[in-house]
Amino acid sequence: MKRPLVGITADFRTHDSAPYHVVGDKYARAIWEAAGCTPLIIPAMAESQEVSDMLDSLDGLMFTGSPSNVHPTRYGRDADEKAEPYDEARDAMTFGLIDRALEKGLPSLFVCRGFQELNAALGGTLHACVHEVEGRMDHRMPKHDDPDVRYGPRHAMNFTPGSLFAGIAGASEIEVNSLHSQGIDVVAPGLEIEGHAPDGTPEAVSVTGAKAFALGVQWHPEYKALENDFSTRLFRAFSEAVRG
Ligand SMILES: N[C@@H](CCC(=O)NCCCC(=O)O)C(=O)O
Repeated sequence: MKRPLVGITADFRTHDSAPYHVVGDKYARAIWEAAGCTPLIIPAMAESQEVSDMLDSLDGLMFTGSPSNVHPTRYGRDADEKAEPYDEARDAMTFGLIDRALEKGLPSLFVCRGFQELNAALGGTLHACVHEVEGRMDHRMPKHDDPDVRYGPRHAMNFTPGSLFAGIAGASEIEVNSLHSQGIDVVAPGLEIEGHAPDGTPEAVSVTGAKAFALGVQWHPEYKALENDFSTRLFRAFSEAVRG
């Protein structure tokens, strides 16, 4: 049977002075292995109408994580070197896609940078450095060569009782990894916070009144998704939504 097609958003990066559209392997692999769908990389080319029109051929979308940050002007703040590095080509593409995907009711999963893009696109704001906010923990990636340590469990995630996330998890608390320096400051009006880190940082959201699956997480469920119970459940729920 033909697998559903899920678009995954690419970064625009320069390597050896040449530009590339790139996506981390684990995002494509999670869509293939854990959601049972075919990943299709969406280039960061907002100027191309054909790229926007790709939505008409897709069954779902995943907004990926990235080392780059959303440009502060996307959420009404001035550029700030603390918020660098930027990827404005990606911002231009993803911010356009978010509106269209939600309008169309295309099942969408927002991960890390994707989660931050969702909040900014719907009118919220971001902290440039969560670890500099009074009372917050350091959510940045552990400095370690072993990816299993970098993407290993770092803190608890408490879900709101009765929320979509609690339903998917079958539990009110799970352990998650943590590899971000930015985070939600003002929550967008169209978002429901469904999960918090122990320091109060919002890390799981749903789009209020969404026409289809529209959930975002600040952590990385795509890392070895089939080896983690919650990640397996999340991608299964996404897959079911994609399959209608
Ligand atoms: N740069 C933002 C977003 C964090 C993020 O998406 N990290 C991903 C790291 C690489 C990966 O695993 O894809 C921030 O720092 O808050």
